[in-house]
Amino acid sequence: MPILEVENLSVSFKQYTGLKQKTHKVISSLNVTLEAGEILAVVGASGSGKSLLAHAILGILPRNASISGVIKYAGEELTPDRQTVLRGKEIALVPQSVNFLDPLMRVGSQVRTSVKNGNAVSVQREVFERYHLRQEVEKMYPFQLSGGMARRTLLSTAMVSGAKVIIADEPTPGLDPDVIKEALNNFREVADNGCAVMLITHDIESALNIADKIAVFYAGTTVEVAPVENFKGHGEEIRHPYSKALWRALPQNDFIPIPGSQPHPSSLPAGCLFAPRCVMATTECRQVQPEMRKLRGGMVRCIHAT
Ligand SMILES: Nc1ncnc2c1ncn2[C@@H]1O[C@H](COP(=O)(O)OP(=O)(O)OP(=O)(O)O)[C@@H](O)[C@H]1O
Ligand code: NI
Repeated sequence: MPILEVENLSVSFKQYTGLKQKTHKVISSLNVTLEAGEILAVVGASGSGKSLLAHAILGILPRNASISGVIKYAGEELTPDRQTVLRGKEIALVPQSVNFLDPLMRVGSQVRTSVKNGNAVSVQREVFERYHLRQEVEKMYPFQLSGGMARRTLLSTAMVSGAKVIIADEPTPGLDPDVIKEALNNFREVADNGCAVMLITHDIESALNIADKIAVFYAGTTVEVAPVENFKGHGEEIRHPYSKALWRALPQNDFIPIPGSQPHPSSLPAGCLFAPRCVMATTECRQVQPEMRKLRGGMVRCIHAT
């Protein structure tokens, strides 16, 4: 049984322009599962809904968001009450924004309150050493930290939490290459010890080095979930045209960008969300949004994928 299951998740925001109220669907019928011991890398363009998925799982979406669909943790529905109990303990977030640190608490204490096993002070000092944070940093307040130091503090907090699920939302930008390597190795280590890791990242290359599966997001939905081994060569084994395009646009591949851009939530097309940019699109694609279906040991949302 997967430790985390997201089934047909949709997230909408109410927005007012003058007196008119409009609802924007920013995530639609998104499906993803996470098994204990595995790293799932989530990739996709900016604005494709990656952070909102993380926030929906943690139960920290803004008040004007409404959601439908089901999120399950260990086989049981993750209700708002359960989210409050499990947050930071069994399900930990490494947030994309460093503003998640408590501005009024010394960072050493913040990390110590998350320590699950062992002596809080020594565990905090060990993890700081691992992430190259000098001992005097523990006495500092968040405003005294550089962006990189704040990020390493957030990583430390998740790593000492003993959580069964870690959701890391872009945990490494701006960090030194050796710290990035350390962090990625740590994710692999905790996963090998049974933790499930969702690694949201723009760094597809690193994701491919440590992840087991890749989920590709486009315009608020999953277009493909594939074993990492499929991402090689010219991408022949990749199922969805958008994932293929993403793969080919990498510098080490052919570096071929595709024309057009991801649609804005206020103007989503009627059928397949990728159809307007897809060379394979047919009339049917422009009419009905395809369901996620099983294909060659992965999942794809495209009627033409083989
Ligand atoms: N509070 C909000 N109100 C209205 N729309 C929002 C809100 N937060 C996010 N959105 C919209 O939801 C969509 C998905 O945002 P999200 O932050 O999940 O993207 P992302 O994939 O994490 O992008 P990035 O890679 O840039 O972090 C975007 O179109 C964004 O503008
Ligand atoms: Ni994000």
